[in-house]
Amino acid sequence: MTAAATTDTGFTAELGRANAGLFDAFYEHPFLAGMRDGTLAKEKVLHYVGQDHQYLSAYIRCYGLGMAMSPDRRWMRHFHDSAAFILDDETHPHHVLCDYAGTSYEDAQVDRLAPTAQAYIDHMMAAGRDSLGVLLAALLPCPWTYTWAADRFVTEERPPADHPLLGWWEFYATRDTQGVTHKLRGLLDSLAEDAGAGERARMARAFEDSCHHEIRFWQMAWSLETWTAPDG
Ligand SMILES: Cc1ncc(CO)c(N)n1
Repeated sequence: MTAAATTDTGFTAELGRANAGLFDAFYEHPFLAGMRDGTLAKEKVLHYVGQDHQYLSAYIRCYGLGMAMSPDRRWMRHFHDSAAFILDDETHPHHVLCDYAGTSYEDAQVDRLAPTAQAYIDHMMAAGRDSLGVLLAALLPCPWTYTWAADRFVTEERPPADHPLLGWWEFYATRDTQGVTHKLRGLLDSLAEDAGAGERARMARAFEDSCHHEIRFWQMAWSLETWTAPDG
C-alpha cells in the first residue's frame, strides 16, 4: 500500500510518490514495528508520549500561525476545527499508550524537549514564517504518515481485539482522522495550483524535511534521546 497511487493527481500526490521511500522507512522503523506487534518497551513508549504532547502543542501554535495568514473565514474555520481536534480528540491515543505503559498521563509529562522534537518544531515554525503553502507542506506529513500507516496496518494485518495498542491504531485509522489528512491535502493542492515555481519548490522541501523528522521522531523515542553529551 503506497501513500499515493500512481493514478492520483495533484501536488500532494506527487509529493507522496516522491517520498514513498520515506513513508516506507517510517513504517518499517523498529519503534512502529514494536507498536504493531505489541512488544515495544514501556520506557520508549513513555519517552514518546512526553515528547509528543509537547510536539502537538507546538503543532497547535502552528495552526495559530496559519490562522494569522488565513485569507478568509473558510480557512479560519479549518484552523479552528483542526486545533479543536488535537485538543479534544488526539489526547486519546496518548491515553492508550499510558495505559499500556501503566502510567498516568500526568506522570508522562515532561518539561524539556529532546533535540529531535525541538528540531521538528523549529522546522514547522520556520515554515510558518514563509507562506501559508509552505506551512501546510511542513504540517502535512504529521497526519499523513500516521493515518497512512494505521490504515495499512489495520487493513493488511487486521489486529485482534485484544491487541494492547489497538486503540492507538484505530484512532489513526478511523474515518475522522483520515479526514484530517484528506482535508489538508485538498487545501495544499489548491494553494500549490496558484503558487509559483519557487514557492512550490520550498513546499516540496518543507514536506520532505518533515517526512525525515517523522522518522527521526521514532528514532528519538527508540533511543531515549536526551541532551546528554557523549562520554569521552
Ligand atoms: C511527531 C508526530 N507526528 C504525527 C503525529 C500525528 O498527529 C503525532 N501525534 N506526532
